[in-house]
Amino acid sequence: MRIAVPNKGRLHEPTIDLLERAGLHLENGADRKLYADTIDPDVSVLFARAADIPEYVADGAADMGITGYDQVREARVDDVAELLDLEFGTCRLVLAAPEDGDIVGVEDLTDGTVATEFPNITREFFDDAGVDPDVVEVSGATELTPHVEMADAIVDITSTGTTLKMNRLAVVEEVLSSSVRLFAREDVLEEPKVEEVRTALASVKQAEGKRYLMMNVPDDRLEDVQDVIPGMGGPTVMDIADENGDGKVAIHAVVDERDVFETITEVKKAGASDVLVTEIERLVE
Ligand SMILES: Nc1ncnc2c1ncn2[C@@H]1O[C@H](COP(=O)(O)OP(=O)(O)OP(=O)(O)O)[C@@H](O)[C@H]1O
Ligand SMILES: O=P(O)(O)OC[C@H]1O[C@H](OP(=O)(O)OP(=O)(O)O)[C@H](O)[C@@H]1O
Ligand SMILES: [Mg+2]
Repeated sequence: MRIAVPNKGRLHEPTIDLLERAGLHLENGADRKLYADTIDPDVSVLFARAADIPEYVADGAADMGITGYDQVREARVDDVAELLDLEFGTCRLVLAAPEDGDIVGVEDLTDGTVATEFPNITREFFDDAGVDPDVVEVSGATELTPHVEMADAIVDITSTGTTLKMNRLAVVEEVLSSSVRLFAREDVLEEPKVEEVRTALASVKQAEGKRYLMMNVPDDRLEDVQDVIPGMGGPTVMDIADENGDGKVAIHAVVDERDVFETITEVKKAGASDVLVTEIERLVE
C-alpha cells in the first residue's frame, strides 16, 4: 500500500506530522526523497506535488493520497473515493476582481478573461453560471494578472485574505471551499490496510479536541461527580488501593476540550480531588 503525500509547500509538514502522530512513523528520512518506508512494512510513502497526487492515485503510482480537495476536483479523476476530511489546509477558491472595478458579479465577465491555476474548476463554475469568459491558465502569482492587463478577474485560493488585499482585489463569489482529504483508488477500498490507515488518521483527529480527566472521589460522592461529567459514555470507575481507609475511588473520563474548564469547577464542587488533565494522542472509537 502506497500513500502519496505532498513533497513540499504548506501541506508537507502538517501531513508528515499527522502520519507520525497516527503511529505511521517514516523511516530512512523524509527529506528530498521520492519514497520513504514506514514502520509498517506494508505501507510506504511517495512524495509528490500537491497538484499531482490525485493523478498518481488514479493511475496506480500510489494507492491512497493526501492532498487538498481543490486539487482532487481540479484533476477530475474518476475511480477515487474520499475517505476522510483531515481538516487542515482549509481555504476557499474564490472569483476575485480589482476593488473599485466594474466587476461585481459573475455576469460582468461575459466577454472577460479569468486567470487561474484551476482551469477545470473555473470553467465548470462559469458553465454552471451560464457565463462564458476566456479562461487563461497560469502557474502562480495569479493575483498579479489583473494589474498587468492579462485578466479581468482571477479564480484563486484565499484563506486569511491578506494576499487579495495586498493586491487590491475583492472577492466576487466563492467557487469552492477546500480542506485536505485522505482518498484512495476505488479498486483498493476493500483492502484491510486502507481501513487501517483511515482508522489511524481518524484516531488522531478524534483525539485532537478531547482531554483525559482523572480524579479521586470519596465513595459517597461518586454519583454527584458522575452527574457533572459530560462526554463519551460513562466514566471509568476504579477502586483505589486504600491504606488509610478513606474510601475513595478513581474516575477516568474523556471530555471535550471545551468542557474541561467548567467540568473541573463542577467536579471539585461535587467532592473530587487530585484532578489531572492530560492530552490524548489517539482515540479509536
Ligand atoms: N493560503 C492557504 N491556506 C490554506 N490552504 C492553502 C493555502 N494555499 C494553498 N492551500 C492548500 O494547499 C494546497 C497546496 O498548496 P501549496 O501552495 O502548498 O502548493 P503549490 O504552491 O501548489 O505547490 P508547488 O510549490 O509544488 O507548486 C492547495 O491546493 C490548497 O489545498
Ligand atoms: O489568503 P491568504 O492567507 O493570503 O492565502 C492565499 C495565498 O496562499 C497561497 O499561496 P502560497 O502562500 O501557498 O504561495 P505560492 O503562491 O508560492 O503557492 C495562494 O496561492 C494565495 O496566494
Ligand atoms: Mg501555494
